[in-house]
Amino acid sequence: RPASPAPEAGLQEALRKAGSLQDDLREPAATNGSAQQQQLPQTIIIGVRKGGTRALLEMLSLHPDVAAAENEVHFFDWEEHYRLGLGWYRSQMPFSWPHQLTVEKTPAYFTSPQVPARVYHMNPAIRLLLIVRDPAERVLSDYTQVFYNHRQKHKPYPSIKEFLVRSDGRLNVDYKALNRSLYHAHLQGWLRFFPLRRIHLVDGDRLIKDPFPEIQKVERFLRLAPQINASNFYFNKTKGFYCLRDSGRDRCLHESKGRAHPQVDPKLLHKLHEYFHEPNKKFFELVGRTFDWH
Ligand SMILES: Nc1ncnc2c1ncn2[C@@H]1O[C@H](COP(=O)(O)OS(=O)(=O)O)[C@@H](OP(=O)(O)O)[C@H]1O
Repeated sequence: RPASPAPEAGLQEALRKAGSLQDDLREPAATNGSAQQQQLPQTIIIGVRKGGTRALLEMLSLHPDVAAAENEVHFFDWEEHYRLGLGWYRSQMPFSWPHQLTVEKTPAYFTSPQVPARVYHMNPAIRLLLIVRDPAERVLSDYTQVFYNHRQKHKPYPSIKEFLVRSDGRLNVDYKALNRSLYHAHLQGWLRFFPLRRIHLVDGDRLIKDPFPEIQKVERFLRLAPQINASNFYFNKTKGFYCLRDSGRDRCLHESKGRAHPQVDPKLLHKLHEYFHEPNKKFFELVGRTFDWH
């Protein structure tokens, strides 16, 4: 259930903790001698990991009034960054014009319990973007990501089956990737601080199949003038995904985006879909809409 904008008394402790490191660190924006300056983000893509957060950020950057941080900043979830305060956070942002919206994406925010209070403390009126994807598919994508990370370092990595199946044949619900797909559980932490109207859900599966309508909705949510066009997207058959066309320049996302997932035995996949059935229902209730998931 959406919380009211002012958190109840029980949350004061979380907020106090979030605030204690920040209070003295609100500095005026740094200037570089021109009218451009670094601004704290007015919107953040909080997750989900492997949901399509990079695609969303890149697509949103097509808008002339959007300035996006290139890298994941990990400000609110990494203590060594959070300790450095909002001045440091701002210094990680791109230079932008005052009318532009600054956005960053760090998908780990969504599943880090300490993050909602910290974001609220920075700006209770912030607009949040959450891109979700079929939870079972997200698990396969998550596995694939870590598999490739190991492969790059020439390290062995177990098969997905070894992660998903326990020795007694049952689904291994302790596999971390499963937990990250329990969207309702993580969202509840955010709804303690932010009403649902401040969190825009992007359908990651639709963003893959037909990005333009999803991006139009984001433009509306952020109250941006409609500037992104259907002609900014074209389907690239070789990549198998939509790529971007910006001022005559074509570009696709990095090769690490849109990798083939491992083949999973249909019975195991069915178990996975069953496992997510109830959590998905809870998520749909929480957000007041459904998604076309297994
Ligand atoms: N246009 C386009 N091109 C390429 N890839 C696209 C696109 N739109 C969405 N996606 C999907 O984005 C998935 C990666 O999600 P993230 O960027 O959130 O991953 S990460 O958490 O930042 O590592 C990535 O997951 P995988 O398919 O598993 O690689 C893609 O399915």
